[in-house]
Amino acid sequence: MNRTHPKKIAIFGGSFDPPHLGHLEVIKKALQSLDIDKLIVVPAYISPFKKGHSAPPQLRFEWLKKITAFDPRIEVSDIEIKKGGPSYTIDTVNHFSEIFDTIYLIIGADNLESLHRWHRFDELNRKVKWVVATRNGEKIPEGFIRLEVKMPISSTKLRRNIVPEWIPEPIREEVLQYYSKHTKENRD
Ligand SMILES: Nc1ncnc2c1ncn2[C@@H]1O[C@H](COP(=O)(O)OP(=O)(O)OP(=O)(O)O)[C@@H](O)[C@H]1O
Ligand SMILES: O=C(O)c1ccc[n+]([C@@H]2O[C@H](COP(=O)([O-])O)[C@@H](O)[C@H]2O)c1
Repeated sequence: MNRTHPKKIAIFGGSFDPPHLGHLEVIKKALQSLDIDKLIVVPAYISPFKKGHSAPPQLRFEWLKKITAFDPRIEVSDIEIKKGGPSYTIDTVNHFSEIFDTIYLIIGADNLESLHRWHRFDELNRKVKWVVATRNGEKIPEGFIRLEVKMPISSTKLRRNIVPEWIPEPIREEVLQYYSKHTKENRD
């Protein structure tokens, strides 16, 4: 790549089991307010502190592609799915930092309390600019870029009790069908 044109990206990782309107709002707000050339959405194979997932990785990847097709600045990466095992963000950041100069890392405010336990946190902390999306108006500590999002929606709530209006329209039917068939045996 041409190093005279520095590229800035944001990475937004998650389980996306399933993707919902809260995720889309984070993506839209990030594109509006961050100085970035590209936003890379990275579905985890397994998020390190979670026991597993309900929908298989490839399906979550396909759903994300469908709901992000509205903006060419968004890419969905299968890097963590291909690698398998626990999806450590430092590995993903190290991969993309070989290609891009500046990396913003987007997380939801609920992840703040466990951040210091993330794999190789000090290294990760040196390499990214943190961006924190509020979920319900939380205070965000200094040193983090705040994304104002007010959609208290979660995938856990959806898996327990599906609310069709919370599912992005392009995948609504598929998601409803999938979880109506599979959620009972995968309830967390
Ligand atoms: N409604 C929301 N508002 C702001 N950030 C969110 C929202 N939902 C999820 N996020 C953030 O997006 C990232 C990916 O979320 P994830 O796929 O884990 O969804 P989730 O709804 O938090 O799922 P679960 O309930 O299974 O933990 C995480 O950093 C999470 O904090
Ligand atoms: O690297 C870690 O140790 C680590 C620990 C917990 C979560 N993460 C990442 O944080 C993102 C959101 O995770 P989750 O559990 O809220 O879906 C997802 O990309 C995970 O891989 C990463």
